[in-house]
Formats: sequence, structure tokens, C-alpha cells
Amino acid sequence: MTTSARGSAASARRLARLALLCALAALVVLIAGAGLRSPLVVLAGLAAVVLAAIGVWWILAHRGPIRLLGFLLAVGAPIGVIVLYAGGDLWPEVLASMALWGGGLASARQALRHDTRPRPPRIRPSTPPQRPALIMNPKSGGGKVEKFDLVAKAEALGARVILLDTSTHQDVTTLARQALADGADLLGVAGGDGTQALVAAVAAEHGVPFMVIAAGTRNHFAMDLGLDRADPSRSLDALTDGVELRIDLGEVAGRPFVNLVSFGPYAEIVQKPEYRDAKAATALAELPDLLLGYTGARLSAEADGTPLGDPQALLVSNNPYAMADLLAAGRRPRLDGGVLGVVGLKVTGAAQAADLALRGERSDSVRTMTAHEVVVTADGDTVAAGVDGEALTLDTPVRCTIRPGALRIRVPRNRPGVPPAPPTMDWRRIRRLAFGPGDDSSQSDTATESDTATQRGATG
Ligand SMILES: Nc1ncnc2c1ncn2[C@@H]1O[C@H](COP(=O)(O)OP(=O)(O)OP(=O)(O)O)[C@@H](O)[C@H]1O
Repeated sequence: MTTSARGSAASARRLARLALLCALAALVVLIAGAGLRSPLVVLAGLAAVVLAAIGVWWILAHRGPIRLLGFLLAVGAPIGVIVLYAGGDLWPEVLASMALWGGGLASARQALRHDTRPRPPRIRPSTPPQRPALIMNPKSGGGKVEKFDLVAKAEALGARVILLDTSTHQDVTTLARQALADGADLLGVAGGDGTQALVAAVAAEHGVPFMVIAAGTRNHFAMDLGLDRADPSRSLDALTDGVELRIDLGEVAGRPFVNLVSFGPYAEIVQKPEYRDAKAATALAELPDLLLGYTGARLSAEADGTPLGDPQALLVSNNPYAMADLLAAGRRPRLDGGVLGVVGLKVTGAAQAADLALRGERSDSVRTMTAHEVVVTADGDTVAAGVDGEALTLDTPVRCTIRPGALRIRVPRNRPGVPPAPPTMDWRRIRRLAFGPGDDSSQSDTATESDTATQRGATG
């Protein structure tokens, strides 16, 4: 074990012990304050979570009086439990116990982070491009191309800039192919993830490097590449002081994707013409029929031949998302694992909604796996899909595959890097970390010393 790995293991052990201490203190404070009423306090808290989840389900899946009842439950349950604690004069104990429990959770997560060394991507030697061509969308990210003066900065570094004419729909695939025919030796995009995927596919097809300029609104792809999303002009450093990575490219119905394909209610709703003008109202109007299966496509799917049943919603991603993070920022620890991430979700009633609220990703409503091929069928000839944020209608069956290492990607040598994804909570692992024999067989991927050293250099 190296000195830094030993330091990390020691920190993980300290944090795991602190987490257990906080959890124990949370229990002691509660029992000391509430005595025999402690189980009731915990039960009341859990009941509030369950009732609020049922309320949320009724809001989403029903209309009229049941939706109203759902609203009352979702708001009333947390308020009710607060009033109950206040009435029993248990406020200080409950607050202190919750604060300690929160501290315990935070320490536990930190301990797991220290114990997990994500494998850095392998960096390949490469020479700077001589004739880079960058496609820029002046409308992306609310006008970041102009705001960050990207055209002038890129041209000053010797790049040819192709500015999209957003008054009409331009075929970016043809623009990218033309740029290569004109002699470009690197393609890049300052724009949304959908545009990134189309141009990345052309780059992969011709074996030239691709470059991402984080000028979109969400920039999910740029985030998982570890680029600076606050200042897209920093991405241009890849032209002069860059390194090359090899990453995977997803393919759905023969079309490339860099992040995610979604099927189900979300994909159906965003295709409604009225969605652009009234997002929340359209979602609330459409969700009940979609969730209860009265309208919309009934999906069924198979991952590498394993049936996934008939999920209500299905996400297929280019490499799996960190589960603990899926509903938050949505982060993929790596983009070169050579597999698709698959998440199927099925909630058909209030009980399952409550189970999902209590057990999260461990709930029976969630199914996760990795696969090389996912085939999605529906009860119609076509199905709505969101591909890297673009609303599309695809012919069924829809085949999703992955092309491992298909894309050469050039990123700045000095970039913020990918923050480690929040680990899934596992108290048994915390106990082992705190008191088990120290070892270096952590949950890391098998990072080699040289990889780690290169990544440290890469992330500055
Ligand atoms: N190929 C294209 N030709 C012409 N205009 C385009 C093209 N692609 C996108 N646009 C226009 O640019 C706008 C913004 O594009 P895009 O969706 O790529 O960026 P974004 O919304 O900022 O990114 P994100 O995917 O991160 O949300 C679109 O709403 C559309 O008006």
C-alpha cells in the first residue's frame, strides 16, 4: 500500500468511527429524552414519510378530489409529525437526535468516499491538432458563445469556427462531415448534448479526436468528462495543452448518444406541443393516464436477453450512473467501462410509492443492471424516447448498444476533473471500515499507480 493509500485508509477508518459514534449518540439522545416513547417517535417519523409519499403518488397519478387529498397528505403529514413532537415536548431531543443522525450519515458517506478510489481514465499521448474545426451554437446555454467570446478565442488558437444558423434547422452531421472533407483533424462542439452526440459520431466514424466545449445549458457530458462548466472558454485549452482519452459511445436505433436514452412518461410528456409553454401543467395533466397505463406506450425490455418486465420508465445510459446520484445531479464515475447502464422503474400504486420513499434504490420498484444490448419494445409501432435531451419517436423494437472505446476525446490537461460520485450508504461496510482489519482491498476499481499519477497531473 502506498503512503497516500495508507493515509486514505486511516481517514476512512476515522470517519467510519465518527459515523458510528454519531449514530449511537443519536440513539442515546432520543432514548434519554423520550424514554419508552422513543420507538413511537421513530415510528411517527417513518409514518410521516410513508404518508407524504402516498400523498405525492396521489398528486401524480390521480386528478380531482384524490389529487387534492394527496396534496393535503403530502403537506399535512410532515406538519402533523412536527406538531406531535412539539406537543409531547420532545422538540429538543428530536432535533438533536436528527442533527446527530445527519452528522453520522455525512461522516459515513465521507468514509466510503475515502475508501473508494475511482479508476482514472487512461490517458493517451497525442499531438495538438493542426486544423481543428469547431461547430458553435450561438443559442446554446442562453448565448454562452457570445458571452464568453468563444469564436474570437477559438480563432486566435487557430481553429476554424462554424457558427450554426439557428433561424433554420441545420444538419450538423453534414456540417461535420464537410469540415473533415475540408481537412479538419479535430471536431468540436460548443452546444447542447444532442449536438455533441451527432458530431461525436462523425468524429468516431473517421477516427479523429472530438472536443467538448461546455457551452450548453446542462452540460451533462462535459460534467462527466471533468470539464469546467462555469467557464466554457477553459475547454479551449484542449487545443493547445490537451490530452486524449478513449471513451464509449452509445447507439440507439443506429443514432449515437453520449449520455442517456429515456423511455416512458417523461419522454411522452416532452413530446406534447403544449409542453414547451406550460411544463408543470402539462405534466400534471398527462401523468395520471401515463402512470396508470391508460395512455402512452406499454414498454417491455430485455437487457442482454434478461427480461426487465414491463417498466413504466426505462433509462439506458452510456455507462451506468452512480445510483446514489441518479436522481440528483446524475453522474457517471466513468465513461470507458464498455457497458450500458439500465434503470427500470415501476410504481403502480401508493404502497409502492411509499416503499420507494423508504428504501430508495433498494426498493422493488427500481431495477438496475448493466448490459451490452438493451432491446425495448412497446405495444405500438413507435415509441417516444428522449435521446440526450432530444425528443424523438423511434420505430419498435428499439435496440440500444454500446461501442466501447469508439470515441477519441481531447480534453484540457488541467481541468477540474470528475468529483467522486456519492457512494451508496452501507452501514455494514462502515462497521467493517471502523473496526475490521485494515486492508487495501477497497471498493476501488483497479487503478494502477501510473494511472493515478497521470490523472493527478491531468487534473492539476
Ligand atoms: N442543428 C441545429 N440547427 C439550428 N439550430 C439549432 C440546432 N440545434 C439546436 N438549435 C437551436 O439552438 C437552441 C439551443 O440548442 P441546444 O438544445 O443544443 O442547447 P441547450 O438547450 O443550451 O443545451 P442542453 O442540451 O444542455 O439543454 C435550440 O433550442 C434550437 O433553437
